[in-house]
Amino acid sequence: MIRIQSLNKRYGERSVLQDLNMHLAPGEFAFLQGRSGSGKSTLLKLLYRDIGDFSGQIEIAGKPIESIPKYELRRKIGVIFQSFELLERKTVFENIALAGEVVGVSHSDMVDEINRLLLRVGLQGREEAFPDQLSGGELQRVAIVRALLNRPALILADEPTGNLDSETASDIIRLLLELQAESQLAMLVVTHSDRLVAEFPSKAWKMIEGRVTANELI
Ligand SMILES: Nc1ncnc2c1ncn2[C@@H]1O[C@H](COP(=O)(O)OP(=O)(O)OP(=O)(O)O)[C@@H](O)[C@H]1O
Repeated sequence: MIRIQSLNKRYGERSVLQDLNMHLAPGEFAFLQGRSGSGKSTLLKLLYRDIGDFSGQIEIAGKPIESIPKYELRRKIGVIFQSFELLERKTVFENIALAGEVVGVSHSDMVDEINRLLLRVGLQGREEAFPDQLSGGELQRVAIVRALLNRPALILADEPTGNLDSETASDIIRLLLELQAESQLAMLVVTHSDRLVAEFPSKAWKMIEGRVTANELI
């Protein structure tokens, strides 16, 4: 699903990612661990093309990333953020529906799928709630539904538990792993937390100062 070869990324004179070689198969789950500033978000941003300008190769589903039109990438990849990135003035339903709108799906074609996903994550009946009426764990579940709406083949999650207490963080990782297994999704989850990686033994890369130093299957 993701193949990275000899990837280097610089911000001006500063080298942020150095000679990365990574492979995530379709339907595979992996953590990406590393301290603040090690380059994790930069890698994720390159993968969903929020930023560009790199050397080396990034392939998504067998195609060089630069050859994939942005709208196609948005269908293939669902992204989840630490800060949830929900719009305060829109309801849960409207926030989720935005993901369909950007790829041209009408509301009426999304209703059943949104309801199915809300039920799956335990948020049935909360469609009309606004973000300020939800807990952090609930907000992240809304963001997960939004990321799943277009039936992506890959989910990228940038520190999805960073704003949650440790029990809720475990709940969210457990949910992501269940969804990943049910839908045969490839999933790359960035975390600072050694505890979460120990709790959910999985493939885990460790990034130290822009280099991936371990690639282990536990
Ligand atoms: N737009 C930018 N311009 C210049 N330098 C940047 C830019 N974005 C990130 N950096 C630098 O690149 C390095 C890696 O940052 P990145 O955000 O990828 O780290 P991270 O591992 O995700 O950190 P955190 O866990 O705190 O989010 C840092 O030293 C950061 O200061």
